[in-house]
Amino acid sequence: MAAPSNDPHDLNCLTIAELEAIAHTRMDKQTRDYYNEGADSGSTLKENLSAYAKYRIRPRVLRDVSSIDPSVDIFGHTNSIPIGVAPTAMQCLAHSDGEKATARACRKMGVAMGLSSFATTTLEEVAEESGEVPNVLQLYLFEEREHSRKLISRAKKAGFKAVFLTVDTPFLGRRNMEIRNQFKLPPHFKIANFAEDDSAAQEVAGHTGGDEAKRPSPPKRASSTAGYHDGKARVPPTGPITFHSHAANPTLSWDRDIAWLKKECEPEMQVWIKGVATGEDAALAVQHGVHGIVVSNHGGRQLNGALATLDALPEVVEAVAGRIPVHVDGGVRHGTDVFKALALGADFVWIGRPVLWGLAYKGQEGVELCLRLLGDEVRLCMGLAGVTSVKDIGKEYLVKIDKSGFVSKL
Ligand SMILES: Cc1cc2nc3c(=O)[nH]c(=O)nc-3n(C[C@H](O)[C@H](O)[C@H](O)COP(=O)(O)O)c2cc1C
Ligand SMILES: CCCCC(=O)C(=O)O
Repeated sequence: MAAPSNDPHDLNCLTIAELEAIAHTRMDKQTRDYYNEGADSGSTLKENLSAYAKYRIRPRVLRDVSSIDPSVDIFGHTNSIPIGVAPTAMQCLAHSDGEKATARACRKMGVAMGLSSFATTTLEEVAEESGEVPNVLQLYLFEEREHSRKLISRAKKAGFKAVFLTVDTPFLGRRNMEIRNQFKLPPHFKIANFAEDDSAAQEVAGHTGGDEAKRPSPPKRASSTAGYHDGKARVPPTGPITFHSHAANPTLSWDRDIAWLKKECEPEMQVWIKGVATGEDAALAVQHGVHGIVVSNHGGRQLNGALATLDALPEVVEAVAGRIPVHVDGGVRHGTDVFKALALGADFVWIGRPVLWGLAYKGQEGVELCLRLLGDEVRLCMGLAGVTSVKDIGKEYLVKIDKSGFVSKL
């Protein structure tokens, strides 16, 4: 394996912070606000990032780090780095090649990709671009079960390795900029995986042709604030599938839904849950036979005031006690962040917004750049900390530092 290198890939963009700044200039306001914002005041979004600064690395020396291997096995595949691309909706807003560009970049870089249920590219097209690199389908389990059943069966056929059931979205978090901008998917894009169901639903609803934005009279709960909790009696969604109308599902429950999902998915696909943030739920997840957990607060887009994911990670790792893999996402912007998450017991890390910024900057090439920057940083961090293999990264490499500067061992 190669030694770390400081050769730049793109002199305009040497860090994820620079990628964010460049991307900022390439996106229209609606897209930028939708991608970047967190729920309410955005404090959980900020804390997802700042939590990493509470830890410092304890580097070891004189260990012959001339050969470093940052790869990990995931879904029977050797992932080149301990990082995957988290599912994020509607990537065609960032670049016209959207999810296809992300899939091509993941293939080139040997990195697993999560595909959102609300992608603007079909899962079959993404699978085609991905080759041998594993794909995961992020699932919003709809109240109209039939849509989800169809999606699961298509994902199986297309060779997806797992579904990640998102469980932090019984209602949509309140995203004020999105509400103020009256966010709408422009009519030339489609929520591709449901395009067929959508036209069927439109016929049922008495509409013909056109996209969400063109419809003369939107069906019930399809407005840009549907899905937010308004305290009124709940009406299950009907009509065309938009994320405002369908993503939130407050009826999900451990006993009924996890069993149903396992029956639909196994043995071809694993069932993971994404959005666990406590030891109690992690223990329940193991009890209900899921294959893995992603510690996530949806990038701070759901419950504002929730714990930063890095702060929630230790209790989840403790509750799971090695029985199933534990992954984490949220606020990862540096190779050292990845190292810290792994040291606290995560098996793997997923990144959301940085990939969208890469897409907005240069499509496939921009996503490759994003993954290269983080991959190089992970390799360098491992070398400088005296570790040559991901499995050797443990909590002995970290200390926690409090506000007054007091340092404590973990
Ligand atoms: C624009 C955007 C769209 C997202 N769409 C989805 C989605 O469709 N399903 C889902 O489970 N998570 C979604 N997420 C959450 C990500 O999967 C991930 O949890 C989060 O982005 C990680 O935080 P980070 O952006 O700080 O890396 C989305 C996040 C963003 C920023
Ligand atoms: C919950 C709505 C679907 C997209 C999404 O997950 C997000 O914007 O965070």
